[in-house]
Amino acid sequence: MVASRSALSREEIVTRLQDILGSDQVETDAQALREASVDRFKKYTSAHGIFDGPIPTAIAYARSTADVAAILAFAQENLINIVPRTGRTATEGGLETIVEDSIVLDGSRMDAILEIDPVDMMVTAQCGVPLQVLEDTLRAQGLTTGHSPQSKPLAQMGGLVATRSIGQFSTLYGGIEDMVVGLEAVLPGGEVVRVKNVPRRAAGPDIRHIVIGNEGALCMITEVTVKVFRYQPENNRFLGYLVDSLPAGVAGLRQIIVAGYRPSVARAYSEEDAAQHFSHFADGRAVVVVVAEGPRGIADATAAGVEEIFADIPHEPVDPALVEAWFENLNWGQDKIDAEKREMLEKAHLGYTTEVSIDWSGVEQLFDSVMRRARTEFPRAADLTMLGAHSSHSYQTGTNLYFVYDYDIACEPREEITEYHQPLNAIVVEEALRLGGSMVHHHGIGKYRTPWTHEEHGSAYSLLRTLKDGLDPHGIMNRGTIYPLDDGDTGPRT
Ligand SMILES: Cc1cc2nc3c(=O)[nH]c(=O)nc-3n(C[C@H](O)[C@H](O)[C@H](O)COP(=O)(O)OP(=O)(O)OC[C@H]3O[C@@H](n4cnc5c(N)ncnc54)[C@H](O)[C@@H]3O)c2cc1C
Repeated sequence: MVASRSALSREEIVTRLQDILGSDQVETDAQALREASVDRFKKYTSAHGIFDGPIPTAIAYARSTADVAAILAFAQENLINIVPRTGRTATEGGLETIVEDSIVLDGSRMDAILEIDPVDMMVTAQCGVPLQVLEDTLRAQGLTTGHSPQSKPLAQMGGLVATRSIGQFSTLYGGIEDMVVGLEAVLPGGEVVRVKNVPRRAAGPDIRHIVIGNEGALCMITEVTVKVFRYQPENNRFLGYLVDSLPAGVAGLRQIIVAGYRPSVARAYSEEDAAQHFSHFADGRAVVVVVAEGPRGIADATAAGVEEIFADIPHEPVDPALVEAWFENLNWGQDKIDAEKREMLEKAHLGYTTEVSIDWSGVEQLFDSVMRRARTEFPRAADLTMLGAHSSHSYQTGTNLYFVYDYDIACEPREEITEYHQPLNAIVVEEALRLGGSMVHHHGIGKYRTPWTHEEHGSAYSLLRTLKDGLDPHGIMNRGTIYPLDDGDTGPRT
């Protein structure tokens, strides 16, 4: 818990918020506030109704950029910690209100699609537009953003940009950082900044990237403009292979990428992970799945190139219809989150993930060393019911590894995080850093990977720190997120 630095009481903060927004935009219901104090990093304890951390003072629902500016000006003036949020699918503690008397600044009511431009191929949406709504609207017009994270039904545009999210079709369309054309954000004092929409420019450093991935620790994103592409699923080609191991599958992915092919999906699953995802056909083997899309000629040529590469890799082919069916059921909406909660409570069993990235040459060593350490050093290894990994996003120079671990919980619910999740997460992060990779591929640093922020960035950390000091000199934005709390993140540094 971090003490509030504000001279205002909780009651005074609520009253002032009601003055700014109107009472109907300020939530103070006790249960709503408890639930707003955590995110999915604490999904097990919260399912048990355990909310130990500081409970926020209020949830402030902004309806406009002007509302956001007014709240941030008020918060800065009174040194109140702000936790921005939109879709609430965060997994790394970014939404945790670890500072007493925080305000949760909710952008989900800013949910207008402002402009679809089918000539200049972009769409502008407010921060609270759910990606699913945006995609459904675009697809009805034959367009798509190309962004498809598994949380698409729930995640919203502000959070998706704030976390540097990435979707299932990333090998073709890239991560959100490749999609954002321009955006609007509000700085802590209330200043509104607009990064204009242009195809490219060389007007100094790319300032979009100061905002993309800031996790609410620098500013509140209010509007985003992203590229759109033609939506032509009728040309999609689905391919699948059973292979000998995850490294063998990743070697195949590498060949696809370095040969110059850009399927939208290129994934390889370890035997353990494949058994969970593809129980109806994996048969104890590692699995590779590929989707080629785009204009028919490109989709067909990509599929032919992938087939040619896999002709030289020992494999058994998978029926394309099975791969296609798997994709249709991949995304997570509220129904799956509710079902997961019921199962956690009934069975005292759950699963978490830690995603990192690594050069191609380090994949096998990273996979082996994490598997070995988790099985031999993790004190509760006997409770693991599944430990595996997949590669789901590939680049010219390397790929991500998404470690998945499921376990039976043989401790008090309150201790689950320290007994299971944190030690396993630490093994993955430590090994990725030791082998020269990144400790986080797409979920963000949140509040739980901050012990390694310095190591992640090395000598470049001073650049990151300068952004915090310059943009949030009073330290009101989502303290403890990205930047370690003991990093002088309590106000201006001298
Ligand atoms: C089942 C499931 C599947 C997932 N799959 C993927 C996946 O495939 N790819 C992927 O990248 N991620 C995935 N995630 C993680 C999560 O969905 C993403 O991080 C997503 O981008 C968060 O968006 P959100 O709108 O829910 O943001 P929130 O959860 O509301 O917030 C996330 C973070 O961004 C900050 N934030 C939110 N809104 C703003 C704003 N307007 N301005 C500034 N900061 C803001 C918050 O303070 C917090 O730190 C998954 C999560 C779940 C639960």
